[in-house]
Amino acid sequence: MENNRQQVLLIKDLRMSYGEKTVLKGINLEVHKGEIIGYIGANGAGKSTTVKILLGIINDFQGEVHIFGEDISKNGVGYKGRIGYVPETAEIFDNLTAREYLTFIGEVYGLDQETVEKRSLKLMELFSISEALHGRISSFSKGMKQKLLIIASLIHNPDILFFDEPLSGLDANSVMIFKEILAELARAGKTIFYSSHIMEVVEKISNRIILLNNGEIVADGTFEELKTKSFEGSLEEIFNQLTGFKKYKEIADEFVSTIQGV
Ligand SMILES: Nc1ncnc2c1ncn2[C@@H]1O[C@H](COP(=O)(O)OP(=O)(O)OP(=O)(O)O)[C@@H](O)[C@H]1O
Repeated sequence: MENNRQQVLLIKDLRMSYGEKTVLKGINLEVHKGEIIGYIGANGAGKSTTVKILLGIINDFQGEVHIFGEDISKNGVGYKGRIGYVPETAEIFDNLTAREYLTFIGEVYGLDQETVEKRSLKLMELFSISEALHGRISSFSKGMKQKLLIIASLIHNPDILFFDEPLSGLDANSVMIFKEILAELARAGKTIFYSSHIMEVVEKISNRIILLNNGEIVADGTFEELKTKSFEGSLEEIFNQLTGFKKYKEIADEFVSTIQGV
């Protein structure tokens, strides 16, 4: 695909510290149109921090970040309208109804009322939650909230998407729909940054996997490339190997012994 080499995101020597604690130690990355990036790493590796920097939520970082050619530290707004985001924890307005929430999001992205109404209803129908359009979000199940977050992230047809554990709470049928949506979006030239701990899914959906360890990128390539380099079978095993983790059995044994008072 000729689109594939068009640069969407460029990160140069990105560093971030919270007080004394250095979380990102010089990230360099170039991402292209149509790529589905599986962005993985152990708890606390710095994945959410990276995404928050890209979204402009954190701005006291060092280094350079360009999205669609715009330097994000210049505080332009052009690129922001082309971003969609499903956060790790849903900070959505529980007191609003789904319709009110999607209308609000639509307004933020400059969509007209009629388009928002039409898309909201249609997308909720497709995710089998249209009966909840006028229901308060506080009354939604976990999966319903997640579906609403996914709809809100896509309603303005963004060009780059950041998904943080997007399958959280979705039933098996909805997971199948969502994975297919991802593939179709990538075929349509959208770029997807997919952060998750579910290795089987990352392995299947990503066409490029980036592994962050101790604030540095320690692997970057297709699943096949990573497999060749590390001589491991599954992405889970590659992850264990590259993050230097071998002790799961001992830890589990000790965990159980501790609760049993042994
Ligand atoms: N606002 C903050 N103030 C201080 N430290 C923070 C803050 N946010 C994150 N950290 C620390 O930065 C490190 C990286 O956190 P981050 O949330 O980026 O990790 P992550 O890779 O997304 O982890 P997880 O997989 O658990 O979501 C952690 O050690 C965390 O404690």
